[in-house]
Order: sequence, then structure tokens, then C-alpha cells
Amino acid sequence: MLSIHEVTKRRGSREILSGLSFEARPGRVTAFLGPNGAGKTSTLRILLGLDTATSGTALIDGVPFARLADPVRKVGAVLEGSGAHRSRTGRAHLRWVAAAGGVPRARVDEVLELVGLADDSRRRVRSYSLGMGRRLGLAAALLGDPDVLVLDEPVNGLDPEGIRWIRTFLRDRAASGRTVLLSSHFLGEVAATVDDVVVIDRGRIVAQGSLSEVVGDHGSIENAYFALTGGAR
Ligand SMILES: Nc1ncnc2c1ncn2[C@@H]1O[C@H](COP(=O)(O)OP(=O)(O)OP(=O)(O)O)[C@@H](O)[C@H]1O
Repeated sequence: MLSIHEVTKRRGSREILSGLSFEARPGRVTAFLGPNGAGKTSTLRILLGLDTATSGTALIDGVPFARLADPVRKVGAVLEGSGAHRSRTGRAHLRWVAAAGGVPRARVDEVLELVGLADDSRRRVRSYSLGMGRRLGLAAALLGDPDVLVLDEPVNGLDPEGIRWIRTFLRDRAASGRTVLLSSHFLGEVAATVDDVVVIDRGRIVAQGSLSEVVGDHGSIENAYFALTGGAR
């Protein structure tokens, strides 16, 4: 369970997050939607302990990221890119991440299989396509078989096959009782994948609830999104 409570973030004189509160629950895929610059990445960074809130709390199963006893097994995250050194092979990168997190080496082969990268694991990361880089990032996040997955724009730039794969993957993850939070501005895909939706605009939550609650009378998530965020800017 992820619980964001009254999170506010100021940068200089600007308030980029204003009293955000929402939850992402186990067994559900929650989409965190909003236009460019709305504050999605800033919120995820606070949740993952990469930045601090000016006020409010962001908790993972009741504790801040920094106080998790075993973070690698509690939460896996992919923020941007694969985070891998381009001259390393995919497998070498994962072994390095596994060692740093105290995860047994054998798990590397399991996650390579899970993300469909086993056949390419001995290639250097610089030769990977965007989609393969995404799969590698996801593989690293899965090393600890975490209860919670946090993904920033996971479908951005993927081809239809990659989008379909990740959609199925995230649904399976939620079906096994895990918590999945993904940020996105790619609305069409979200409707087919998610249970719950949180919409943010200019640092404020403008809607949250189940997908059908947020769609409401708008007919589609696209219509709801543009009505709630005042259209594309
Ligand atoms: N390091 C930083 N220093 C100053 N301002 C920042 C910094 N990071 C983000 N911001 C500002 O905070 C606001 C929220 O940015 P954020 O990246 O969280 O939005 P986002 O919803 O993830 O957008 P996108 O979809 O474009 O990634 C923006 O106005 C951005 O310019």
C-alpha cells in the first residue's frame, strides 16, 4: 500500500505540489495521470526517498522509503531509462544491481526470463532498443520480487507489442496481490490497464477513484482527463 498524505513541495518561491493525498492499493493497478510538468515525477521521487517533501508524508506500507527494513524486496521502481552503463551487458548490469541489493545471483536469470530479455542478456546495453532498455529497467526493479512496483511513464515510446506486453505484465502483477503505481500521459493505454486513477494538474489532485468513477459521465478517460485538466496546454 502506498499512502501519500498532504504532500507539498516548494522549490524556491514556487509550490510544485500542493497538499497531495492519494493511495495505491494492493491487487490494483493505479494510474497517476497528468500533463507535462504537473508534478508526477516529483511525487514519485518523494515516495522513493530521492527527494524530500516540504510537508506531508509519503509512506510505503506505513513507513517512509528511508526507513524500510528491506527496500529491495518491498519496492521496485523504474524512473527514467534503464540506469545501466551502456558498455555493460544486460546480464552484467543485473548482477551488479543484485549484488548491491543482497539478492542471490540466480534471481538474475529469473528476471531476464520474466521480462523476455534472456536471449539478449549477453548483448551490450548500448545495442538495446528503447523497448529492451525498458525491459532491463523493469528486470532490475523486479530483482527483489517486490510487493510494490512504481513506474514512471512505462509505456512512453514503446511499440504496440511492447505496450501490450507491459499491460499484461502489470495486470498479472496486480492479480498476484501486488501494488502497481504507474505515471502516464498516454491515456488510451491507461484505460485498458488500470483499476484506479489519480489525476494531477499543476501540483493538485483534480480527481481520484476507480476508473469508472473518474470517467463518470465523460464517456471516456480522454474526455474526463481533458475536462479535468482544462485541455492540452
Ligand atoms: N529539479 C528541479 N528544479 C526545479 N524545478 C523542478 C525540478 N524538477 C521539476 N521541477 C518543476 O516541477 C514541476 C513538476 O515537474 P515534474 O517533472 O514532477 O512533472 P511531471 O508531471 O512528471 O511532468 P512530465 O510528464 O513532463 O515528466 C515542473 O514545473 C518542473 O519544471
